[in-house]
Amino acid sequence: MNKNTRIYIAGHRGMVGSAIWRALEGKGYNQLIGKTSKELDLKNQEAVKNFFEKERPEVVIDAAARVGGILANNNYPYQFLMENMQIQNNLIDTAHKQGIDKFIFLGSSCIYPKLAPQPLKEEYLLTSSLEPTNEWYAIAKITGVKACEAIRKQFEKDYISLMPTNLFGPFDNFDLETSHVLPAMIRKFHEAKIQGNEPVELWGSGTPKREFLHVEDMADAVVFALENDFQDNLYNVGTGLDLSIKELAELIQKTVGHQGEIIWDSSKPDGTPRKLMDVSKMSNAGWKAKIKLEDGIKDTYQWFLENIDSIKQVKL
Ligand SMILES: NC(=O)c1ccc[n+]([C@@H]2O[C@H](COP(=O)([O-])OP(=O)(O)OC[C@H]3O[C@@H](n4cnc5c(N)ncnc54)[C@H](OP(=O)(O)O)[C@@H]3O)[C@@H](O)[C@H]2O)c1
Ligand SMILES: C[C@@H]1O[C@H](OP(=O)(O)OP(=O)(O)OC[C@H]2O[C@@H](n3cnc4c(=O)[nH]c(N)nc43)[C@H](O)[C@@H]2O)[C@@H](O)[C@H](O)[C@@H]1O
Repeated sequence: MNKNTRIYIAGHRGMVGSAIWRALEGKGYNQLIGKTSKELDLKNQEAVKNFFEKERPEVVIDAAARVGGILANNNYPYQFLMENMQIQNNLIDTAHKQGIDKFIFLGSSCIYPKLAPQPLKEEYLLTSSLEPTNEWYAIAKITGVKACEAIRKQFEKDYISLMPTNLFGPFDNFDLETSHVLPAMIRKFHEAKIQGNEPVELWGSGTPKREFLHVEDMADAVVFALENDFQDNLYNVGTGLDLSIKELAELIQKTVGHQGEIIWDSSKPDGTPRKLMDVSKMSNAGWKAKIKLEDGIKDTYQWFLENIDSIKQVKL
């Protein structure tokens, strides 16, 4: 891809979008375009159309979405369904109508059925029921995958969907109500440590298993997808390794240096029991994750300590 290509990164200030921006800048791409949600509300179809006509992007990377952990997904089903469909519909349809040939859509591993065989292969999509806590978000993401697939099938454009596993890293959301588990644990263990090793309350039973990918690996996968033509429409992005939430808690507790008790709040949902990605399709295409979970957690805790006064806390 030419370094002067006009690349629009929707959601360029988010955890993933900002990592993609840094990765592309680092590789010498010099025509990157980004707008905050205040400058351009992607739910507004007319505003999106005007923006595309003015800025004339040649490639679109969609990292803008209403994002949150299990509780936010469960408590705000309408926002997770409707805002995500509005944002992605406006981006995908406008890009297509403006003649843009390359579009990268980011979904999530929760698009796969709750009790699908493990590891999750791309072909398991729509084979049975979804996990109820996040089916709203999952359905929105599935419509995005299908919109890109339809454009590829009907118009032969390189519109692809990458399905990341659970992501973490710098610029994550550390709000204890709306965040994902990994940043929540970093904050909870850190705050409990400085309050004299108070007990830490975590959600659910600790038995569900999850896979975690560092956001810089995710950004690297997006750059790879940008620089290569893909033959198919849907690719999982992950490490292919998972661990239980209890094991994750022990790892983060050790990294942070907390020495107190862990209490499991069984009134909070567990979510899907397991969602390990089969990453062989992406690996056969030539891409693999590089950052080890332990190293990524150390790096993220260090980032948290350095940015403690300005950490993002998304309210809903
Ligand atoms: N985090 C994960 O674990 C994870 C896992 C799998 C997939 N993903 C996918 O990765 C993508 C990025 O997620 P993330 O973790 O980076 O989320 P994030 O940090 O919350 O960033 C999302 C970005 O979307 C933008 N946005 C939201 N609503 C908007 C609107 N109406 N108009 C314009 N911009 C809007 C926000 O822009 P402003 O900052 O300007 O408001 C925000 O920066 C999403 O598609 C998500 O589904 C994330
Ligand atoms: C990647 C995203 O993952 C989300 O699912 P999901 O992995 O369960 O989302 P998380 O919120 O990361 O939770 C993962 C697991 O960690 C447990 N957990 C334990 N303590 C905590 C805590 O303090 N905070 C949080 N947040 N969890 C906690 C939680 O019950 C669940 O079993 C989906 O809802 C989204 O749609 C999306 O797909």
